[in-house]
Amino acid sequence: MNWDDTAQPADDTTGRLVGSAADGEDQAVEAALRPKSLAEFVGQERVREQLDLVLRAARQRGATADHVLLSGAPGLGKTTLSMIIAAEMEAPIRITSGPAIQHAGDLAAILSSLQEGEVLFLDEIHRMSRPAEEMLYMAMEDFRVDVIVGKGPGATAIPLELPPFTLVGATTRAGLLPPPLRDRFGFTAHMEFYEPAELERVIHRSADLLDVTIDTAGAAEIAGRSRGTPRIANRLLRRVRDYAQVKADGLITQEIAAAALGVYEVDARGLDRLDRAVLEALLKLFGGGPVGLSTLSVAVGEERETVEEVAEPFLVREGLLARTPRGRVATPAAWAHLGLTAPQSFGGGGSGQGDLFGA
Ligand SMILES: Nc1ncnc2c1ncn2[C@@H]1O[C@H](COP(=O)(O)OP(=O)(O)OP(=O)(O)O)[C@@H](O)[C@H]1O
Ligand SMILES: [Mg+2]
Repeated sequence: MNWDDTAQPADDTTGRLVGSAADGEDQAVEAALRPKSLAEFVGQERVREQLDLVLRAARQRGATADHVLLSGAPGLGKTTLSMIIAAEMEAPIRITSGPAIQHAGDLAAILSSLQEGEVLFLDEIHRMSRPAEEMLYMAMEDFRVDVIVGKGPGATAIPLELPPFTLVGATTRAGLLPPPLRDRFGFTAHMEFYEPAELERVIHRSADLLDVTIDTAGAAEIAGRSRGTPRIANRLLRRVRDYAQVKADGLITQEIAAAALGVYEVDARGLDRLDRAVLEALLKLFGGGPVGLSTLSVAVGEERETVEEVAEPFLVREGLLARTPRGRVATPAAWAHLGLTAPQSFGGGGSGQGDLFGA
């Protein structure tokens, strides 16, 4: 499963149980559930191995680690990894984000107050302002910034030496980073969606921390509905825990997990009500497509943007829906998932015979 940099982030309308962005409750519990070391960090084997080498080598040399770029969809563990990098280097960490840095001066103030070896975590680095970005180039490469004093023709640039530091940048959209910025990172970690077995381990680990009892089948049931995303797995676990506590004796089994998530309308594959409404309209009203986005949106009673940015990315990723120049098309897997049979004349939706409906 690859994270596609050009895709829209599967970002979310608030309150969506399978939304990948953090909501208020997530933020409150995430600190408690964050792995604190690379060894504790589940999955992402390749990234872990590479990062382990980078950090170990820097430690052996007694040097500050190279700058690291973390790219991947929301909820896959970028913030968590940034904190792990600092912990593994036994270095303090300073946390800020692209949108918080409006002016180059904001960045200069942060950079000039860093201690030697400190980790600067710059979240949403693709949303930094242009002048700040240019200041960052020099800071990353030469550990120096030019502070501009005065205005107009009398303005002078005073060079300021910085202590060596490690910049950890995070982005959901690596494709949006200007190449000069991307090139200044010594190591880029592309985080991918997690396999179900990895999510099961995340769930067992979180259950232990939350003092919840869950059996193997229960964890597997939640993992299968978590859209490859640890944040969603943790969130679903909390909802299933509520259900197990109120309706049963607290133990989470496969039946309990399935029943609980049924209440929340998250189906066996992690689709929620909106996702299913889009698929159902595509199959039942338009025979599997192709159908234009606007028409599909009207049929579902949602805004175009909601269908395109909230529902579709996951449906495409799951191979249930395809975007074609002539419109949206359901795949054979979509028919199977909703338990419907594709009409003969549409050959499962992709045979290009959808002209009847226009695109
Ligand atoms: N590999 C992992 N092992 C265990 N838990 C994880 C892992 N990755 C993420 N998590 C958990 O998932 C939650 C979300 O992770 P995190 O906040 O690091 O995501 P993120 O990539 O920074 O998301 P965003 O793009 O929204 O900032 C955290 O509670 C964290 O504990
Ligand atoms: Mg984050």
